[in-house]
Amino acid sequence: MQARLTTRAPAKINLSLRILGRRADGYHELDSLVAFAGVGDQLTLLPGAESGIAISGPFAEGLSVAADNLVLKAEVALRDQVPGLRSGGFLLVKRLPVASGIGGGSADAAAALRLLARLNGLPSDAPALYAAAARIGADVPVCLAAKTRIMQGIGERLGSPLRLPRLFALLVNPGVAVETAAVFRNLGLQPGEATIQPAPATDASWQGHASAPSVIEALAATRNDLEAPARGAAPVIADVLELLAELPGCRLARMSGSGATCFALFDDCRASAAAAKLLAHRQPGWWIKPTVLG
Ligand SMILES: C[C@](O)(CO)[C@H](O)COP(=O)(O)OP(=O)(O)OC[C@H]1O[C@@H](n2ccc(N)nc2=O)[C@H](O)[C@@H]1O
Ligand SMILES: Nc1ncnc2c1ncn2[C@@H]1O[C@H](COP(=O)(O)OP(=O)(O)OP(=O)(O)O)[C@@H](O)[C@H]1O
Repeated sequence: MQARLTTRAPAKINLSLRILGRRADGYHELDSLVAFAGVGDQLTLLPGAESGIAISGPFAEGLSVAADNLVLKAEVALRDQVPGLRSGGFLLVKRLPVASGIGGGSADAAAALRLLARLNGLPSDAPALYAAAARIGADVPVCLAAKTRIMQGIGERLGSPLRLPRLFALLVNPGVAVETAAVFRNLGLQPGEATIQPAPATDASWQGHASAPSVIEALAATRNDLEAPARGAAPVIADVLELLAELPGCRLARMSGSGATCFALFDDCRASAAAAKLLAHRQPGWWIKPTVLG
């Protein structure tokens, strides 16, 4: 039997997220600067082992090991593209909170596609991988290469990878699962309706920041349009953002994706570590992770 293959499935953070409108098919057009965190799940493929998934880790409980697990959906989606695909059994260490706006399931699906690509000798940019990714979920294509970049369309249009200074962040989830579809619904856009927006961001507008403070200043001029509709679904998000903004050294506090995970940005890792300690003392039940983005 071939040796096991392992990869990390890093958390996706929407540093900014503008909703540009709603397509006729109901999906929303977005414009988002996406980065990836040092914290994530871990996925292992045991080539040739019985197909299926076993899950361990702090957020394993309640997660399906049936065909609706996004890892197994990824396997099916890629097999449709690549008949005769070789596979095996998956082991997932689930460290990211579920349904929390940091794309844990999407990261797992993308990790599965990467492992299957390695096992089957497919290049990492094979069109079959991206076709399978887009079929699984809007966030899966950007999680494939897991690099900082602008994401547009409904998530399938990816800009070139961007070289941004590293950002020191604190990720915080208050333990409330938020359903992505419900948050988009709360926006209240009709199919075919556009929002009044500034022009979508360009790669050039994000390139050339020499320091983290300069990136944070530029981010402060953007927003996450899903914050208000997500607060409707989970009012605790307002408390999270308020607490983060008050932490010593916090330069920016914002929600990621459709919530409820929020992030705070700091000038250095000492400040984010100190803030993590302080917040863990105040909110011992929350998931609180200091991490580096990018
Ligand atoms: C909000 C984000 O996290 C930002 O990165 C993503 O756009 C969500 O991506 P995701 O969780 O992979 O979303 P999917 O699983 O494809 O879709 C879940 C539901 O969210 C809504 N949805 C999702 C993405 C999108 N661009 N427009 C939407 O309206 C749809 O109602 C869909 O039924
Ligand atoms: N491997 C998996 N990990 C997490 N969730 C999964 C997985 N497989 C299936 N799911 C289901 O997918 C749904 C979305 O989970 P996920 O954690 O990806 O949400 P999210 O963090 O809100 O994602 P996004 O930021 O892309 O909106 C949950 O309802 C969960 O039950």
